[in-house]
Amino acid sequence: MSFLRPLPQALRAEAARIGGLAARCLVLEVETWPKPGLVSHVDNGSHTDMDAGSFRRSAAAIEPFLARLALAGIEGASMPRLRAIGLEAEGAMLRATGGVNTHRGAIFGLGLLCAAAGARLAGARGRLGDVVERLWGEEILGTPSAPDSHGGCAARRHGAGGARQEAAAGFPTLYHTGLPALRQGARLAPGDDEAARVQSCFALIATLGDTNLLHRGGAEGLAFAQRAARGFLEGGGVGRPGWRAAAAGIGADFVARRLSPGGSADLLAMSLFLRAMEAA
Ligand SMILES: CC(C)(COP(=O)(O)OP(=O)(O)OC[C@H]1O[C@@H](n2cnc3c(N)ncnc32)[C@H](O[C@H]2O[C@H](COP(=O)(O)OP(=O)(O)OP(=O)(O)O)[C@@H](O)[C@H]2O)[C@@H]1O)[C@@H](O)C(=O)NCCC(=O)NCCS
Ligand SMILES: Nc1ncnc2[nH]cnc12
Repeated sequence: MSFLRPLPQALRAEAARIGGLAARCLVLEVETWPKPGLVSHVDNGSHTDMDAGSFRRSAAAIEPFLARLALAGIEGASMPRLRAIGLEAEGAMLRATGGVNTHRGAIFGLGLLCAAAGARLAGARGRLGDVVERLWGEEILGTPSAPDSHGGCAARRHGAGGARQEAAAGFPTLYHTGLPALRQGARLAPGDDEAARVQSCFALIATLGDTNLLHRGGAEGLAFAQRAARGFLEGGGVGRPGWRAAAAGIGADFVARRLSPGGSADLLAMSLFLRAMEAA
């Protein structure tokens, strides 16, 4: 156990590297434009209480906790310990943003992927999503959502599985949608990584049962957002001339409806983390 036999310095350094990488993925997510309804370095989408600075401060505040989650994974931690670190991270996020929820979903999903990366250093086998599913999937599903959580309400009203179901199933949307779309975007717009991130963001919006869209727009809002994102992709995505203006136009439609696909933004950051961590 860790308190009897301290972890070698090399493993501690690796956990810090994983936390740093995860925090950089959060910053890259906010530095992606156009992302309909979402905050970026260019505009605040459908939000009035946060901007890119809130997201940068939040990412810096939670980086040490993402590293601690990787360490906990190395040490074979169970879900209650991961959850305690995750809740501490939420506290640090709220202090850094003056009480605004920027990254709760990302702390949960990316935090679990960091813990899985740690577990893999200690010998766990397979893709990071499979490690999450195998080691913690059952306990993730067994944890009830807070009665006042937006996700809990969306689940009760619309039957959406939300962040918990995505994680417990090994993040299928990352492996089937977010990561392949990053690669497709790189083929469509060679040398333009922001374009690849936009392609991935639209693919995620088109696919995910995003509880933020359900919370703000109901089933109609989710259907509208998915249809708009699919239209962009079917029109050629970031491979089509004038794609930035087209994507920004869809953003204006989201803002007019106050829609914000926050879950898809989290999954974009997680797709970037997997692109860096998983073999091709
Ligand atoms: C398990 C928790 C994540 C509990 O979450 P909750 O019960 O609320 O459930 P979900 O809505 O399912 O998920 C929470 C957040 O996850 C993102 N998300 C949404 N849909 C999905 C999806 N289909 N798959 C994956 N992830 C998804 C999303 O996060 C982003 O949105 C947040 C802003 O949300 P909110 O404040 O509600 O939205 P606004 O519209 O801005 O509000 P108003 O202005 O209108 O008031 C932001 O955080 C983004 O990250 C969902 O919100 C979890 O909270 C929990 O149990 N935590 C404890 C810690 C823990 O266990 N950690 C484990 C180890 S790290
Ligand atoms: N860029 C972003 N804008 C709004 N909500 C988010 N949740 C996570 N990233 C976000």
